[in-house]
Amino acid sequence: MTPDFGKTFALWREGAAGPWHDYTHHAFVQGLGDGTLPRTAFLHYLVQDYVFLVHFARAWSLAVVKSETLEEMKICAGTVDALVNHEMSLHVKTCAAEGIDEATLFAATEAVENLAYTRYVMDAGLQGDFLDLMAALSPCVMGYGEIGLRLAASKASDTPYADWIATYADPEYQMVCENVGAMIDAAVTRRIGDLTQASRASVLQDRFCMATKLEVGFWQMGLNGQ
Ligand SMILES: Cc1ncc(CN)c(N)n1
Repeated sequence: MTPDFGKTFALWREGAAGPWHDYTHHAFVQGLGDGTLPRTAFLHYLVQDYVFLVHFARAWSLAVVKSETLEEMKICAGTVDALVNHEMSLHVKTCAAEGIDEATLFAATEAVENLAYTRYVMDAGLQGDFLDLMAALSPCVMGYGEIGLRLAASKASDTPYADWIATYADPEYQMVCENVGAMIDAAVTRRIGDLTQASRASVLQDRFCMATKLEVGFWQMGLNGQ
């Protein structure tokens, strides 16, 4: 069952159906679920993902700056907190067990796929407004929520990647997805009313679609690192 992360997200997801499937059913994801993903690929991905989350937290911080209501500020600030104080713990803990310390993670050189994705998102927010930023940020947040739930429901607990799956299936992470989804719905209503009638609808859809394709590239970068 597809989780409910708001009606704007559902519309964007449907408008990017092909890339969305490529993202959420990528070979990397299948390998996490059935445990066949090579450890080297996973660690390569995880180191890059730590750096990704640093830049992603910067982009969510920009969303705090671009907020128009206190409610928006609270959700965006809460998402920054969830990223830097919770999600990144998985990366730190898993990498520490492999002898990679946090200073090494922080100093890791970014892969081009990583750089392309994070700077695309940041530019969407710098060039555009709050909604441009949300369209570019939401595939990341909600996509992992969807993947985590699906893998957790498919007896994935035998895989060596059970911790990764549990992080994104966790009710706390799911709550972040739900809160962000509800906030995006309210932000759309506040700024443009009915999204389906809005002249900016296709620009926002394109941003969502591009971010989704960049997620596919990120998984592929992980696989290529094996
Ligand atoms: C590339 C990527 N996309 C999404 C997530 C989930 N926050 C992540 N950790 N990394």
